[in-house]
Amino acid sequence: MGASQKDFENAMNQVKLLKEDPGNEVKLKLYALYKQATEGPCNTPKPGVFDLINKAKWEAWNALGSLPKETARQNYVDLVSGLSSSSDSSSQAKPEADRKQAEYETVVMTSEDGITKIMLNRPAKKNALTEQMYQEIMLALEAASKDDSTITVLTGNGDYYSSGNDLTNFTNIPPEGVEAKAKNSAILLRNFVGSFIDFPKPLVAVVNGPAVGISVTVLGLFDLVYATDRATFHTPFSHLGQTPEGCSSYTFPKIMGPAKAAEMLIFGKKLTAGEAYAQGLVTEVFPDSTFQKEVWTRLKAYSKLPQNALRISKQIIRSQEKEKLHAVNAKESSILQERWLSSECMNAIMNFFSQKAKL
Ligand SMILES: CCCC/C=C/CC(=O)SCCNC(=O)CCNC(=O)[C@H](O)C(C)(C)COP(=O)(O)OP(=O)(O)OC[C@H]1O[C@@H](n2cnc3c(N)ncnc32)[C@H](O)[C@@H]1OP(=O)(O)O
Repeated sequence: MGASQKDFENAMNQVKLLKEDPGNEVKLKLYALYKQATEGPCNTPKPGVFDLINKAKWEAWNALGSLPKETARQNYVDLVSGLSSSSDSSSQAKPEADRKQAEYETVVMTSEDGITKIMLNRPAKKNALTEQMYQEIMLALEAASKDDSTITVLTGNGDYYSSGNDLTNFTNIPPEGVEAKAKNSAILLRNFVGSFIDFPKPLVAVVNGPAVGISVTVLGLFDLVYATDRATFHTPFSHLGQTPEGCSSYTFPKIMGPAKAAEMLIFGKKLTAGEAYAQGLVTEVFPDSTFQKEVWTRLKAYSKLPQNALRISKQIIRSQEKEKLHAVNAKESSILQERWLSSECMNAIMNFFSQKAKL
């Protein structure tokens, strides 16, 4: 079987994380395979003789002739996989746990007792999600989906679960301009949420403290949500000139009913852990003093259940919704792409940085 669209998207993400520049020749190959895989045979006029860079790109693409899209996709995935493993070759002699961790800077990934734990690890910034962190979470989920663990857990290090999107993501504008930034952010968002929609094993959120923004909205895609009684759940999208993501425009009304969902998603009402439990977003709330002990004891017991039965049961429940969720994710991401360019959103972000205004 050839590479899937998901494998292709993961390979595209991996390219951005390569530690060493692969050089122009390889970059041209990647470009050509990408164009062939997404658009088919070269279909644009040859750039002029002085347009050296675009001419080289065109020639690389054109050289692939009528190579089928599927083959180009597979070749792209294989090429990236070769690049990733050669840039990691120095760590290949290390034990598996070390090797895995070496790939991440913003999350800590560990596996024990049939449970893979992905811990957000920017406690000084309340685990705000940088672009690198989105990419690393996606890679960690991909690795967890293929490892031999039964259950995967997402949690935070420090006093917060996560304060949501790192607002500095919006201040780092590339030379191509704000429109390109918004477009790339929408692609990142869509891929990020897509990895939760498609995650094949039981996925558990261990909400160790307050949760904000996207760290709350994706909870509708988890199978269990355990929260400390110190946790709060806040989606201040309107305050930020933004709109819901993480499929929450669909999952929240289903989970808690349209009236309560509107209070959270439109008006930004912050819920306590008890309220989130009463509204069905949280599976169970534990006292903060015994939270970690109780939750991990529970999860260790669950991880001993037959692995395939758990996975297949999850898939039966979730598969009925998958197509709908992907469509919702695409729509939410494209609406946000426009919102991020609005003066309402830009002012809210400037306000955060100029006054360090708190939610
Ligand atoms: C590309 C995909 C995009 C997906 C879009 C998703 C939408 C969202 O997620 S919307 C939610 C965005 N999050 C926020 O608006 C939260 C902003 N932060 C705050 O309001 C407060 O920091 C807090 C209420 C979370 C915590 O307040 P507290 O007084 O306890 O701590 P601080 O001193 O403010 O925080 C410590 C440190 O961390 C920085 N920080 C915290 N959260 C963020 C963040 N989301 N983005 C950037 N920076 C953040 C904060 O500025 C402090 O930094 P300094 O120590 O350098 O001052």
